[in-house]
Amino acid sequence: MMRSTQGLNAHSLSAAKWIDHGAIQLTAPLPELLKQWEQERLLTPLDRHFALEMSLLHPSDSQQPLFILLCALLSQQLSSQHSCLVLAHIVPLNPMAEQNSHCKISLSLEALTETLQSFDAVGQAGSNKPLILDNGRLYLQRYHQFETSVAASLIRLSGSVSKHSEDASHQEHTQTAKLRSLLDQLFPANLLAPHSLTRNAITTNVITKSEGTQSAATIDWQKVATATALGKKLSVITGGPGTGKTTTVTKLLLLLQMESQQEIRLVAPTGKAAARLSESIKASKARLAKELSTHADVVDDARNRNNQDFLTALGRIPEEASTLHRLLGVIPNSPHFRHHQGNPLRLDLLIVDEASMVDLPMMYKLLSALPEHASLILLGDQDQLASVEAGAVLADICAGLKMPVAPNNLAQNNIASNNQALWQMRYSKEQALRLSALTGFELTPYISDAPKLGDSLCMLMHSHRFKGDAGIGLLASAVNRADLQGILQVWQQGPAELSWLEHSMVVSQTQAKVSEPVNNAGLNLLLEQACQQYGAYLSALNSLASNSDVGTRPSTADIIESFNQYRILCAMRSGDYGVEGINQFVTQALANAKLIKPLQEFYLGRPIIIQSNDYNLGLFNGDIGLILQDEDKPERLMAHFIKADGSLLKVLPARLPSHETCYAMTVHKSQGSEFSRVALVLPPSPSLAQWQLLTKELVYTAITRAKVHFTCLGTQHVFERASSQATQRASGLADRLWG
Ligand SMILES: Nc1ncnc2c1ncn2[C@@H]1O[C@H](COP(=O)(O)OP(=O)(O)OP(=O)(O)O)[C@@H](O)[C@H]1O
Repeated sequence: MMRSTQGLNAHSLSAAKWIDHGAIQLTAPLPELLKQWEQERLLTPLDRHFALEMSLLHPSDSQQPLFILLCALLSQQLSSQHSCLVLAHIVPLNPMAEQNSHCKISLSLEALTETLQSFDAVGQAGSNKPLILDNGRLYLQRYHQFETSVAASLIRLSGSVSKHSEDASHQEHTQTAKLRSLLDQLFPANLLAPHSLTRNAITTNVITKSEGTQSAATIDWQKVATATALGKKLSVITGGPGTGKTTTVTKLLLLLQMESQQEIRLVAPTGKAAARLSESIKASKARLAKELSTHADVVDDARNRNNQDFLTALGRIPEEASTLHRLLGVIPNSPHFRHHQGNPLRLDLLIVDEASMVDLPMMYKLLSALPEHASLILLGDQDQLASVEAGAVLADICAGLKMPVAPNNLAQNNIASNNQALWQMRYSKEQALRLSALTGFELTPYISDAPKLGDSLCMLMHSHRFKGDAGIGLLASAVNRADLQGILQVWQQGPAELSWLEHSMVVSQTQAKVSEPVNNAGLNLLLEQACQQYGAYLSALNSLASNSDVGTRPSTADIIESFNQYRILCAMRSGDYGVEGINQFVTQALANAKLIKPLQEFYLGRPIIIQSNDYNLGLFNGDIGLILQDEDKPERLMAHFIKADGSLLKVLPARLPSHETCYAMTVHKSQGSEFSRVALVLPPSPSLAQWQLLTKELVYTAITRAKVHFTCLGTQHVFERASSQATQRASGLADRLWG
């Protein structure tokens, strides 16, 4: 329906006569057309087989072609990560989005809906039919169940008070005062020095009604998010990179640990993201410990006692994070997990980081396995790329907070204010008053009659990592708003944090064809950069090979760390400017610079990325490893991986599951990772199929992987068009959550 028509050749079918089947007209029998669409890559082989299998569920009457076509379209939507087929999105004159249509639907939307309802294989919500038609959306029964169940669980959790809040409810006033004082201590008012736990800062934090309402910028949303999570079984803390999600959760865990010992688990969708979460929690704990011990108050003994209690509780906060798969208990060769509704997880609080990567089926499995009494905290960035599989769960959860604002109305130079203009917190009156009492901030301006889900959400808007007026943050913010003028301004200002490399493709006059990549000056500059950046890692490696002094040798972990300073990210996999092409160019450039000797498949220094799960070895899709000398047996090369728990895993190269070289990786695979320096490669002249992958979420995700410097190899046209194209995932989840 929304697929590419690239490669479509003028086929003999276009000359054929239309055959009338009542509800649809075709230029050839449908099975032939399905084959043709598969060849033209408008359908996957799975889509075609699914449609043909489903045809068995419908009598071979005049309506059967319509039924088969809708099944093919539904499967096509699922293959494109949508959760359902929205009937109103079907283009009747060209439902398959062909160059020359071979199929037409001659029914109005109402008639199409009525016809579908009359089919035996299609049922309403709650029925046990293979296909479900619900509110203009056609679902596979399973996906309908995922969606309705996820919505019901999230609504139930957001309407329930947390165990912590339940325990405290019988002594509400004293409890509120106590919590308020603890929150004030952890979140002092001075926003310019938010970590300084000084008495002055605390007292200025108390805001009375008479002082008027603060602007959103003066509200410490980290404090509000903590107060939210203390009261609700569901809390969703979202925000861009460096907005303090981990810092907030660490303070929340600290408060929870002061009250009672809870079974807390930390998880993330990938091993890399889990390892990062672990590191961030450790770093955040260390920062907090330092602040607490250095800010002993000479005047206030009670406060010092609190600090001591904080420090003790800090020690109890768990640091280890695992993957979602590990938490749920993988059963090899089975789509099911060991933990489910009948065998729930044993925990009181589950924290899921990088929640934007969690797809709809996974969210369903996770929520099903959550015990009745437990609380759930989702952390993530709703603006990042949606999950690799169906759904955009985090974006749907946050959808109700989105403001309908034209980008041109926004201030151009401040991330915080821009993001505030895009989003608006929505609380029930009860929640706004409760949060105001706990935090001292006036939150009544955020009262809305939106559904209760709003009570569980908190969006952090101020990035502490990127300065609002510096390059990476400004560019990320402009891309996020699809603000083309803002994007141009940022590049024109030429900040030191950003480098632009223009594809210089010479178009041959005779062949009207762009030149070979080898003549692309932009690509050559990128390869120079790659040799310089990877050169630091490879030089360290080469000197290691000739250094036998254990005292001065860098450790394997140091080597892996130095590789992780830089990464090239590609928008797509195949082609000269996809992962495959760029990896070949970089390998060649590094070999020419004598930094590597790629004489055999597994050469010293080759980075690899795993492409499938191997539960026996403990390696998962997306794990990145380096081919290095085995410290125990230097004469042999082993693939080295750092696991989520920080341990080193060594694997004989011959035993590796499918993998590829990883000087360059896709933006999708980079989610959950960060690098000091990032280079994004956009194709110079994308095909129709490639344009569909080039979205603002992809560009935003690539930019925000960079901590220190971001380079883009591209053309202005491609960068701008990609930045103005938002991902649309067909789903009914946002409607179910927000009504
Ligand atoms: N209120 C604050 N004031 C000053 N610095 C802060 C504040 N909150 C967080 N930071 C700093 O910002 C940096 C990022 O914080 P943190 O890791 O908590 O953000 P995050 O949203 O979890 O980031 P990521 O998206 O990368 O996981 C840290 O160095 C932290 O010390």
